[in-house]
Amino acid sequence: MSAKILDGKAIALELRESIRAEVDRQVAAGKPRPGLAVIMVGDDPASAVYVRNKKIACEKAGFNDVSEVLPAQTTQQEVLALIDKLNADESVHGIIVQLPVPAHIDPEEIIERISPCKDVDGFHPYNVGRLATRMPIMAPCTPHGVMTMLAKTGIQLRGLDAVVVGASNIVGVPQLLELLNERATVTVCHSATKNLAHKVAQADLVVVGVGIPEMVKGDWIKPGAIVIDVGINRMDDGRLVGDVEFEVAKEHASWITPVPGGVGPMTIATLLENTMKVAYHLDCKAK
Ligand SMILES: Nc1nc2c(c(=O)[nH]1)N[C@@H](CN(C=O)c1ccc(C(=O)N[C@@H](CCC(=O)O)C(=O)O)cc1)CN2
Repeated sequence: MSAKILDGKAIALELRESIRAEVDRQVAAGKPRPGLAVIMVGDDPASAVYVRNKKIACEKAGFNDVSEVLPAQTTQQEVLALIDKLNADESVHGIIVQLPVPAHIDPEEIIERISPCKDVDGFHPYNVGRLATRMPIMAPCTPHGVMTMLAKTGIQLRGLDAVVVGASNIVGVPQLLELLNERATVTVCHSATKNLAHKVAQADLVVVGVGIPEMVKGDWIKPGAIVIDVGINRMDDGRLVGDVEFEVAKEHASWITPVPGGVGPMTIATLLENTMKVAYHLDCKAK
């Protein structure tokens, strides 16, 4: 068997085009353009690529991009003051802080300072709590993008045995909640998990986000399983490699995401989707 490719680049493009069409409709009806502020502190090279791509995506979707790149020595208080300013600015609908931040910055305090109503990353404890109690408003972009991709397969998630490898706040934990809300049976594996290969081999759906190149071996994959690789690892020779051994896994899986061109582009498209939701469709009451 050779798996069908879940083409995140194509699905993201389709989503971004539909967002652009909606923005054009709303602006023609007198509504403002969605405004997105991406705050980046420091000069992490990978983050710089993602922030630049977010900026380009904003422009193409007809959003106002009000991003700020701050020097690495920016203090916690300065970042908090910028967030306060953006929270109060009615033309700004979404605010995110690009992760990782430099070591002297406390990301939890920063994330909690963003108004839950503008938290288009879905990382604020209010939004995580809403997702966990099956009342989602703003879901984290990568796991929600994965759900959009899974919907494209037409496969029912209800009752599937899903294994999520990695328990981060950005990917693993919200992915667990998203899949649970669709009535999959979900196991979350992490660095203390025993017999990982055995657990992966039981899964109808495997989502991997650990940041270790090809950690999940292709021959662990159950025949016919769906494989979603969230990992993006840049190798010394410049190649991008996922967390799954793609060439072998694709011979076992029914569907598989490539790296690059899989989940990554969906993260940015979903960020635009969340921001547009705040701009036009959300009546947020959170304080
Ligand atoms: N505040 C946030 N920080 C981070 C998030 C996040 O969702 N919010 N996720 C990641 C980085 N990320 C978005 O910020 C991201 C990663 C990868 C891609 C992407 O399109 N990747 C391409 C390859 C790009 C390349 O050449 O390197 C692909 O997979 O095809 C988009 C966004 C951590 N930080």
